[in-house]
Amino acid sequence: MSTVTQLSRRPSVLRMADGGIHFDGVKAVDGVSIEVRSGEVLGLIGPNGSGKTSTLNLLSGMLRATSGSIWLDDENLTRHSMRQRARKGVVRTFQSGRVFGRLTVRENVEAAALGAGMRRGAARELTEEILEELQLEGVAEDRAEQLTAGRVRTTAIARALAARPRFLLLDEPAAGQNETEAVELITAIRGFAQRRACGVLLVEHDMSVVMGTCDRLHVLDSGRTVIEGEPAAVRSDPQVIEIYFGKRH
Ligand SMILES: Nc1ncnc2c1ncn2[C@@H]1O[C@H](COP(=O)(O)OP(=O)(O)OP(=O)(O)O)[C@@H](O)[C@H]1O
Repeated sequence: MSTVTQLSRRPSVLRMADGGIHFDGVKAVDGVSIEVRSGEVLGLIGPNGSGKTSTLNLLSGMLRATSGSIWLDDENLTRHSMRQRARKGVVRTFQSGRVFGRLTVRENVEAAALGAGMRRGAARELTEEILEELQLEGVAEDRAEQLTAGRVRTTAIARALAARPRFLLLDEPAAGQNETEAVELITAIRGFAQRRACGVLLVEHDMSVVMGTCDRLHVLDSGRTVIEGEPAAVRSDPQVIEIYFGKRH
């Protein structure tokens, strides 16, 4: 592991306190308190329409909370835009994946590292690490516009990692991939995040994927928190079995 790209950071927490948002009378998120700690992967799960993406958007600044507040340690981010939060290291990725189509995968990742202020040598070194960890080496010289949708999404995540975020907010990063591929991708992200003390919030609908890859789970239903805890405890909670598994099986 490179020392150039290792970061020593003090522990940090991104949190929403009693946050809420409503759309035309629909309470998409209703008094949710949630926190992500540096170095952990927190899985945000729940049935369709339970408020997962809205919660992620409240934390990233894509949506403004109609109630409650957002904090990065002691700093109140509630009125900060998505861009201002990104400058503080709170970075969101999109399901569609945002990349430069004409650039190769390697150039895409390196551009993100350079854009985040790294020197060229360090940016190259970090790029190689990320390409290896996310298993993108085989397509490193392909232009992004030639990639499959899954590879585009992974390249977008690689770009986000290259910016060395303090907190990374991922909305179904493995959408469209099978369970094995999803677990591999999230495990790679987790390893990367742990080594760099980055906290990850992961929206993922597949319970079997989050069970083996997340440190903690936060379950939503109808915009409210059902339970938060370690995966094994959450999975055996009667309310979770009823509202989550009950609807699916
Ligand atoms: N921009 C919007 N305008 C109106 N209603 C919205 C908007 N965004 C979300 N909602 C509603 O808010 C509720 C929560 O939506 P959200 O997308 O956050 O849930 P989710 O758990 O991410 O769902 P899914 O698993 O289906 O992606 C749903 O009832 C949804 O229809």
